[in-house]
Amino acid sequence: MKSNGWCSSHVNNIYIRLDLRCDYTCVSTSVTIKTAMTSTVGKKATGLVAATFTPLTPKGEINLSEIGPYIDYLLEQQGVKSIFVNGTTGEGLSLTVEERKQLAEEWCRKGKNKLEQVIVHVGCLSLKDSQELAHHAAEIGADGIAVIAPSFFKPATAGALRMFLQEVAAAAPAVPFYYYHIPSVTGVNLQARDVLEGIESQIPSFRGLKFSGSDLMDFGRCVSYCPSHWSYLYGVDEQLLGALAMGANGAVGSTYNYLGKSGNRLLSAFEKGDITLARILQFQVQDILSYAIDLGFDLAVNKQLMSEVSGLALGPPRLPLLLCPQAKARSIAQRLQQVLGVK
Ligand SMILES: CC(=O)N[C@H](C=O)[C@@H](O)[C@H](O)[C@H](O)CO
Ligand SMILES: CC(=O)C(=O)O
Repeated sequence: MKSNGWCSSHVNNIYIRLDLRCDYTCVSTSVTIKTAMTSTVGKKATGLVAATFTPLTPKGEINLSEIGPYIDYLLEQQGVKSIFVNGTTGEGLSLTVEERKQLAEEWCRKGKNKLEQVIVHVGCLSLKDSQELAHHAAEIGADGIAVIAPSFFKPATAGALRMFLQEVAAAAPAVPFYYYHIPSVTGVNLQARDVLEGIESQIPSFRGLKFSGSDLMDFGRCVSYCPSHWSYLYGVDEQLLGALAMGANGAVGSTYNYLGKSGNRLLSAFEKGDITLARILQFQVQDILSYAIDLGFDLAVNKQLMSEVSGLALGPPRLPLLLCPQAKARSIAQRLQQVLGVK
């Protein structure tokens, strides 16, 4: 059997070899365990998940009063039923632990009985802060928690990252846990597949992965390794179709805030096998984003674009991000409306 002792040791090569051999001999045992755990920790995350922006006041304080209307907008105007809060798009790493708690609480409170899933990102540079946020997410009834790799002192190996994730997950053992892979932002260029190796024996609440990388071979290797009760959520919105072909069962991203409807159409076209339509919808997203990229596209622009499209008052980003000129966001919003054929 896999044992925690081996997983947390530094002799990863030896561990992996033993692990593979053990998997052949213990198949029936591990199937039983997985089935039992599926029923105890949460429902599976699928479909479209919007990575929410964090509403701030014009002075840069968190603006909780905009959260209720934001959730209604996603549900009613975009058909998006699940959210991922305090992540990259939510500027989670630019917020204090206290602010993140207040935000998570308000998203959960206002989303209750309305949203299918509220997943709270609890990754921090400090393990202790992450544990505190994980524990808090459990207390407020979050449907899942996710953690990115720490990016200042970076984990040297996949095993080191797994140990970090394990310690965070242990602070909220009854909450479905997701690893959030986003190497372009963290600079932690480990293969996600290596991070997943034997992870369920270290993190019994492990339920899947949010993969925001463009390496579809790594993603495919994750999908082929993962048991079916995990979620494989893809996070590079402009190439979701490629990831669906590779086995993604959902998507988490910033653009689903304002392109939720077309994201949902893409998912159902793919499900029905209408690849021609799925491709048209994907190319529309690519057109809108490449137009934005040509003008200079970053999170600040993205946030302003959402305010422009939705009419919500999301406020400025927090420094070091700089407020985007309104004309730029307006021009992207117009392109979006043209491409989607919205009047
Ligand atoms: C780097 C980044 O923020 N990635 C997001 C999700 O992880 C995506 O949703 C992108 O914002 C989106 O694909 C647009 O490039
Ligand atoms: C895109 C995403 O999932 C995030 O902003 O964290």
